Amino acid sequence: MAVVGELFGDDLVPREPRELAPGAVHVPGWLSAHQQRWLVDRFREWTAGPVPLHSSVVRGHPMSVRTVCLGWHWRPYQYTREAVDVNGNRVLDVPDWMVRLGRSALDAARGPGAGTTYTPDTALANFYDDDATMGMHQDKDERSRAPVVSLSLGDTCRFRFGNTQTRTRPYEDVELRSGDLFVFGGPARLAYHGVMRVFPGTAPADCGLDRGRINITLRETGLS
Ligand SMILES: O=C(O)CCC(=O)C(=O)O
Ligand SMILES: [Fe+2]
Repeated sequence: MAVVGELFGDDLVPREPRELAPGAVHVPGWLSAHQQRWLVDRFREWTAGPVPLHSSVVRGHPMSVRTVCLGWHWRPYQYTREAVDVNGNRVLDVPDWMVRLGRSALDAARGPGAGTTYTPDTALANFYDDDATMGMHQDKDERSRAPVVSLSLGDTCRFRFGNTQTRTRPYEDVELRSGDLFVFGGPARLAYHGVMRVFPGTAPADCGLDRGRINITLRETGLS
């Protein structure tokens, strides 16, 4: 059995890119281990920057996820340059490499050339500890309807991707693992989605994160 496990363990069966719904594409294992470690290091730099990790307060309740933003600071339901609900400091800029990363992510998910004009001007980097979740929501505080590019690092999570009309069924649960890319744009851009749970201790040893999960979403705000 041990041998079969080594040959056909979950980690070794290739997971192919898949379109869950028109505009919603999951590309498993898109980031190399080296890229994952490098992004985890950048995340640590951001959290040591002008605005620390913080829990946004949604309808009076702090989210269990803690977030640091680049480019624009997000709070429900608006973007500002300064983190007015944290310490008033201006957030770090979106680095050029992140725009290139977003473009190649779209090329990978939707085909060569799909990312040519994509210019994300904000990134929300979320940290999930063992118990953190994110309820079903739409990403709709952006004026632009350009795709959202999502990158996962560290522990695996159960991600729920639903429909544009309701928080409820139909939806599909997928596992997002360290290195996975998920893109939602086009007809799926306003689909409800959320993180049902994190699976502690599932991060690969070489991803640079011992505990917890990081998710980075790149977006175009459409603001100037
Ligand atoms: O953590 C995730 O995979 C999703 C994050 C998300 O939906 C958000 O930041 O709006
Ligand atoms: Fe979201």
